[in-house]
Amino acid sequence: MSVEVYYDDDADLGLIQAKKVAVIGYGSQGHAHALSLRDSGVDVVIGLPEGSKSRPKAEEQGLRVLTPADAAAEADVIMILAPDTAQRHIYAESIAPNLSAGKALFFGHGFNIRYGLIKPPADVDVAMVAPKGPGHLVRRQYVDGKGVPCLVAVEQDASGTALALALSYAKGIGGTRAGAIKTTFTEETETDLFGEQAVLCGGAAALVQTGFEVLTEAGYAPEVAYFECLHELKLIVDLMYEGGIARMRYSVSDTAEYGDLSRGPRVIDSRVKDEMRKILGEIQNGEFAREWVAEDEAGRPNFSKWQAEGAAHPIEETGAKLRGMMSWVDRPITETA
Ligand SMILES: NC(=O)C1=CN([C@@H]2O[C@H](COP(=O)(O)OP(=O)(O)OC[C@H]3O[C@@H](n4cnc5c(N)ncnc54)[C@H](OP(=O)(O)O)[C@@H]3O)[C@@H](O)[C@H]2O)C=CC1
Ligand SMILES: CC[C@](O)(C(C)=O)C(=O)O
Ligand SMILES: [Mg+2]
Ligand SMILES: [Mg+2]
Repeated sequence: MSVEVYYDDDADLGLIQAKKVAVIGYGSQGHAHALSLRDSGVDVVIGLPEGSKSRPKAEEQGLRVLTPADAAAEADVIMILAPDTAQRHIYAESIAPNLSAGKALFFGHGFNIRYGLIKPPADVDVAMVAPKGPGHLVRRQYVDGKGVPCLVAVEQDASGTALALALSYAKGIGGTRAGAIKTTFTEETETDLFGEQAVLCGGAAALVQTGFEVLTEAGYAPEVAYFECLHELKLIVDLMYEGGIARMRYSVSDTAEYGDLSRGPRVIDSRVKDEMRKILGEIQNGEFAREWVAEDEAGRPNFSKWQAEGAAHPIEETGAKLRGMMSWVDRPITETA
């Protein structure tokens, strides 16, 4: 099945420049969208509760900050970039009362629409601009004249121009420099959750930690294990990013390539693939979403415990010491948030 990919020439920046945009939340994605839209000539207002610790960061950048309700009331386009578990409460309390006909409700991820946690009225546009990368790098790439690819989707097209508006917004944050793929809220939500759980965050972190444990438990120096299993992973993935797995295999030794081809499938074997399928099933049938919402409502007991265990893993102490000797590695992820 072929997809439609849109680039800068396919998007009219004038559409979003003609609107007032409220960005609700000023975290990883919020600061990136707000600052890049502002730099693209868009009228942006930030929505944050009184007392939010993000308020000074946004104000330092010269952005106007209102409460979420006041920002939503002023805006034509309301982009919700607060945590997924907070969005339905923000929507009910601050956005729904200010969502009049003709406005547009935008998302950076489809979780709340896909799982029916937010149900907007039929007379507004509902669309998504979801960057395929961490917000701090969305901003860094925009500033560097590059861009992070985006997924765009339209759930409701009350105006008849929702896709054009979403593409215009994507252009304002640099997304159409790299390519914006048209998809659905369902495809974005399910693939994004799968990617972060099985490959990008969950899979990669567990692979690195387990490799480090195997080497150190066998008596090798933690510093050697850190460089081998974590630091060098970035350099290897850089080659994949630049030229695919083929370029990585071209650059490594033939000894490494033979080990990759003969041993890799033993590490990521059919049991791992079956587990990945199970994880995808839990995303598709809503089990993961129900679990995460319940965990959040219970005060995140497991999340906090696992976060603390991760922070206490010996790889973190070894890494902090070694990164301290490489001044170019531990740079602030952006200058502003
Ligand atoms: N992180 C990423 O790179 C990516 C995220 N996304 C999606 O983007 C959305 C935002 O995620 P992310 O940027 O990680 O979020 P963050 O956790 O970084 O957002 C935190 C921001 O939301 C604010 N906030 C918290 N509660 C409220 C509230 N009740 N009302 C208004 N603002 C509030 C916080 O304020 P305070 O400082 O006061 O706590 C802070 O400014 C999610 O839908 C996520 O799935 C999509 C692609 C990648
Ligand atoms: C990979 C994690 C992510 O989906 C992202 C940065 O794209 C997220 O939700 O943060
Ligand atoms: Mg993602
Ligand atoms: Mg995600």
